[in-house]
Amino acid sequence: MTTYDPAKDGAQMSFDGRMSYGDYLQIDRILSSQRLLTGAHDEMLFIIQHQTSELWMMLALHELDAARRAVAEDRAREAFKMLARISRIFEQLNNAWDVLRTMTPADYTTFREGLGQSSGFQSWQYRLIEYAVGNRNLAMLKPHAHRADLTAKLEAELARPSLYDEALRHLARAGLPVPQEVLTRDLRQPWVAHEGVQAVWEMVYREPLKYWEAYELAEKLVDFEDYFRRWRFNHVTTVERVIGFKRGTGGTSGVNYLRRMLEVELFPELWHLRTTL
Ligand code: HEM
Ligand SMILES: N[C@@H](CC(=O)c1ccccc1NC=O)C(=O)O
Repeated sequence: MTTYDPAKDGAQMSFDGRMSYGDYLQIDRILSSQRLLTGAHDEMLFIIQHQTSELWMMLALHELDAARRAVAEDRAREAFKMLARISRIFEQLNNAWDVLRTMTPADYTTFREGLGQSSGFQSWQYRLIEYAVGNRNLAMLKPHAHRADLTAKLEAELARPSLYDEALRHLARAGLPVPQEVLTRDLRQPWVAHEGVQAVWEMVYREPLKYWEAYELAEKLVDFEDYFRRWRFNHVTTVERVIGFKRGTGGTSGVNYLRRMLEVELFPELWHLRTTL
């Protein structure tokens, strides 16, 4: 049997002056962005884990933006596909913890000092996701004060209605009795659970067939928050497994800080209505 020659099958073999796979995807740039600061074997894992997470977050932000625009323009059904994709992205991020979990505390201590005071706490894309879905804590702007470009991005996000704000505006336009004060709220503030909003979602959940689109939107939001909570949980569990209760490089109490973040509710009324329904 002769060796298979793809060229004979028509495969393009010459990329002199032609756009190749690597050209299109900027592979050289991605694969030369791993700057290992220590000689530690596991530092490569640590860097790639974070870089891939940031790429998935970039896609999540892209989808969030389009989903929010669709809801704002009363094309909610178009947003469903994007919201489903965002949940899948978080599922992907959740599964990625399995790779990082293979790093033991002994492995991590070989390069932890090299990280200085850098921490995921300073991930502006993560903070942008939180702001976009409504978890707006202004204190989280501070680690970005030295970067005018990033501060501008985060500030611009705080000036916009969050995905949840847009969902409620959409319900109001559909004739549901969303309280006026909710529609005119100070957008820079974190969302606070509101009885009137819960009452509106209860109407939707009591008659799903009548309010099918709103019902589906609500379930897509709950789905997203479900996956997001799992990410937080996987993170805090991995952190406890690797550094125990040591203080974080970012300066927080570490596991205790992250446990506190587990209590954050993005869309509180959608969870609370389950008890009252
Ligand atoms: C061994 C692995 C990891 C450890 C020990 C760890 C540890 C910590 C700690 C202690 C904090 C609290 C802030 C601080 O004081 O530093 C934190 C925050 C954070 N980490 Fe990690 N982390 C790990 C992996 C990751 C990965 C893979 C990501 C993915 C991007 C990530 C993203 C974040 C984010 C976004 C925050 C801020 C969370 C918030 O403010 O709610 N971390 N991490
Ligand atoms: N906060 C971590 C360090 C850490 O995990 C980290 C450091 C630099 C870049 C990303 C990180 N990931 C998540 O916080 C620690 O205290 O060990």
